[in-house]
Amino acid sequence: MQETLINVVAAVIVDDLDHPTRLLAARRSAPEALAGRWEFPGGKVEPGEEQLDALRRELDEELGVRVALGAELPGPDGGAWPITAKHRMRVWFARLQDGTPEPLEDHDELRWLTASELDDVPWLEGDVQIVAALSQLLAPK
Ligand SMILES: Nc1nc2c([nH]c(=O)n2[C@H]2C[C@H](O)[C@@H](COP(=O)(O)OP(=O)(O)OP(=O)(O)O)O2)c(=O)[nH]1
Repeated sequence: MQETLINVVAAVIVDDLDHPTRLLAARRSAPEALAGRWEFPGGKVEPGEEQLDALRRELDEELGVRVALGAELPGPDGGAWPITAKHRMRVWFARLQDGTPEPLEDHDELRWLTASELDDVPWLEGDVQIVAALSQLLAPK
């Protein structure tokens, strides 16, 4: 049931919001079941927290960056993407505003990927549909 789903927010950090050619992917280091798989930086919305506040908090904690947020990448479930049986995720484009991204928490590697490189990393299963949508949106480089 939808109301029992956990809300996750994530960012597609791109080089340019108007003309994106590459995005920042992050490799999970924990928990063990997800380690080694790639995802979009972000995390769970805490009780009482606004979604975009949660996103800014997660990006600061995980990567040490502040961002300018762009448009949402709307998913098929009322704007959200059904990523697991328990989680739904909303996704926004973002560009770096302050700080250099580093894998500070939950990740052990970051990589900028162009459209033709998106399939080079093993994404979390729920992200494959999002990556497919993004492959149409990133300009070829
Ligand atoms: N952040 C993020 N989580 C994703 C993506 N795709 C996907 O299936 N997930 C799943 C993995 C987790 O089961 C869940 C998000 O949990 P999380 O571990 O990132 O959240 P969090 O940082 O708030 O973690 P915690 O406080 O529970 O330790 O959503 C994605 O692209 N980004």
